Amino acid sequence: MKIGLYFGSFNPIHIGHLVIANHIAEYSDLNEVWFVVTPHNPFKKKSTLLDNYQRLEMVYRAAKNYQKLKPCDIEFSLPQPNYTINTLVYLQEKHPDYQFSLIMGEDNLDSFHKWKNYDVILENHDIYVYPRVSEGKTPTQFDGHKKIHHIDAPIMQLSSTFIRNAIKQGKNVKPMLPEHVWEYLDEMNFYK
Ligand SMILES: Nc1ncnc2c1ncn2[C@@H]1O[C@H](COP(=O)(O)OP(=O)(O)OP(=O)(O)O)[C@@H](O)[C@H]1O
Ligand SMILES: O=C(O)c1ccc[n+]([C@@H]2O[C@H](COP(=O)([O-])O)[C@@H](O)[C@H]2O)c1
Repeated sequence: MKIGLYFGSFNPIHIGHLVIANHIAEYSDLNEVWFVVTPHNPFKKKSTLLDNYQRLEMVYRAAKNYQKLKPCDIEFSLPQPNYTINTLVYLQEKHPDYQFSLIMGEDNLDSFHKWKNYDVILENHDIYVYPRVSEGKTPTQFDGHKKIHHIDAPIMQLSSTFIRNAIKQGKNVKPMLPEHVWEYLDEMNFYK
C-alpha cells in the first residue's frame, strides 16, 4: 500500500488543499492520501491556531466523501514542535508494510534543505511535488533527484490566512471551503 502524506496546519482546510490531494490520489500511483494535522509546525507561530481536535474535525468533514482521502492525527501524540522526520519514523514502525511518501508544494521544496534530517527523509521516502505560484522558478539542489516526482496538478491561489482574515472582516468565504467545513466553522463561530 502506497500512502502520500500531506502535512499541514489546516487552520482551516480549504478547497486548495482538497483539489491537490484529490488530484494526486487520482493521477499518481498512491493508493491513499492522508491529511496529517500538525499541532505545531516548527517554522510557524502557534498563537493563531485553533485547537488540534477542531482542525482535525474540519479535515474529517472535508475528506469523508472521498474514499482515497483520510484524516490523520498521528502527530497529536508526538513531541512538539513537530519535525516531519520523527513522524515518518514513527509511522513506518507502526505500519511496516506501507510505503510512505511526502506531498509538498514547490515553494516548500525551496526550504526543504532546512528541515531536520532532510537527507534521511529523501533517502527513505519519495516526494511528490505540485506547482505553486512563485516569482520565477529558482533552481534547487533537488532538481532532477530520482526520489522527487513533479505532479502537474492545478494551481490554486488560496490560503488559510486569507480565509481567516476574510471571516474576521465579515466576508462570505463559502465557496473557498468544502461545504461541511463551512457549516461547522459557521456554527462554531470560528475566526470571528
Ligand atoms: N492553495 C494551495 N494550493 C496548494 N497547496 C497549498 C495551498 N495552500 C496551502 N498549501 C499547502 O498545503 C500544506 C498545508 O497548508 P497549511 O495548513 O500551511 O495551509 P495554508 O493555507 O498555507 O495556511 P496558512 O495561510 O495558515 O499558512 C502546505 O504544504 C502548504 O504549502
Ligand atoms: O521537519 C521539519 O524540519 C519541518 C520544517 C518545516 C515544516 N515542516 C512540516 O511541513 C508541513 C507544511 O509546512 P508549511 O510551512 O507549508 O505549513 C508542516 O506540517 C510542518 O510540520 C517540517
